[in-house]
Amino acid sequence: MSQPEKAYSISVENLTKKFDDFVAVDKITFNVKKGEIFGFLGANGAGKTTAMRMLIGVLEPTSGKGEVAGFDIFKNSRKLKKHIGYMSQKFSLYDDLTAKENMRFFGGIYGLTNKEIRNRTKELLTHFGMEHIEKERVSSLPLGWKQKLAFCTALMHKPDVVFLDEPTSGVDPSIRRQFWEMIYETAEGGVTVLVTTHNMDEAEYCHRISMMVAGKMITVDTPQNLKDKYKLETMGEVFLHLARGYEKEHAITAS
Ligand SMILES: Nc1ncnc2c1ncn2[C@@H]1O[C@H](COP(=O)(O)OP(=O)(O)OP(=O)(O)O)[C@@H](O)[C@H]1O
Repeated sequence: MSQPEKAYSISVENLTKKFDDFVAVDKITFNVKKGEIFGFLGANGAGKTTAMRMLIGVLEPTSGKGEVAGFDIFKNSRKLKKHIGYMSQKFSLYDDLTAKENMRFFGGIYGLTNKEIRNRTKELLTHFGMEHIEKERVSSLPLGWKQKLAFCTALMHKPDVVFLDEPTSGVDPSIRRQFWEMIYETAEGGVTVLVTTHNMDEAEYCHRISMMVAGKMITVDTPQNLKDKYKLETMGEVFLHLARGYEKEHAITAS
């Protein structure tokens, strides 16, 4: 399915979500280029998942605009879903199916033919060095391998943009590194990646990151620029500096 080439893979303007009077996402504005790894950083409850759910077309925005892979997230959410992959925080692969059977299942959901499913499964498992788990039941796999497999299922239909919601939460550091290598290879192939995390080490791996505090996007930049700007060593320090600064300012404004 062809679509006009757009300047950005993700384009968001003043996107807002309210739950009754509570503003979970407050007028966020940002753009993400094709093949870019864009991180959503923020503490628990900052609004990352809510923002992501609007971008994948499953949660209706209260106001504002958003376009993903050339499709309006509200008006074209059905078409949009064919062009994106999504790995949720609690992705449920089928525990009693093997790795390959899970890929076949998700390939079917994305509307691939049997031949496409066979080829794509082989291609992804080989590319990411995962052939040996092909016949393993998911229930017998360690969490990190389940997450790597879940990432593969999200790539079955060759999406333009893939959304990963805390994909390495609870995963041990060596598998986490392997997972990030998968993310890099995917982005190098031209797929845009939006990843949420509250792990500050992972922020260093993103091309650009945004920081969310209380529903607001308080900054968007490269990790290096942010560290240089505030003369700090790590993204953890940058996050604390910005979050505390925002909270202080907010308290002063509110008093
Ligand atoms: N359906 C809903 N109804 C009411 N409030 C909601 C709903 N979904 C989310 N919220 C609230 O919106 C705020 C943002 O939640 P969200 O899950 O987007 O945060 P998050 O940054 O993804 O946090 P976490 O890292 O814990 O997943 C929270 O205060 C949450 O309780």
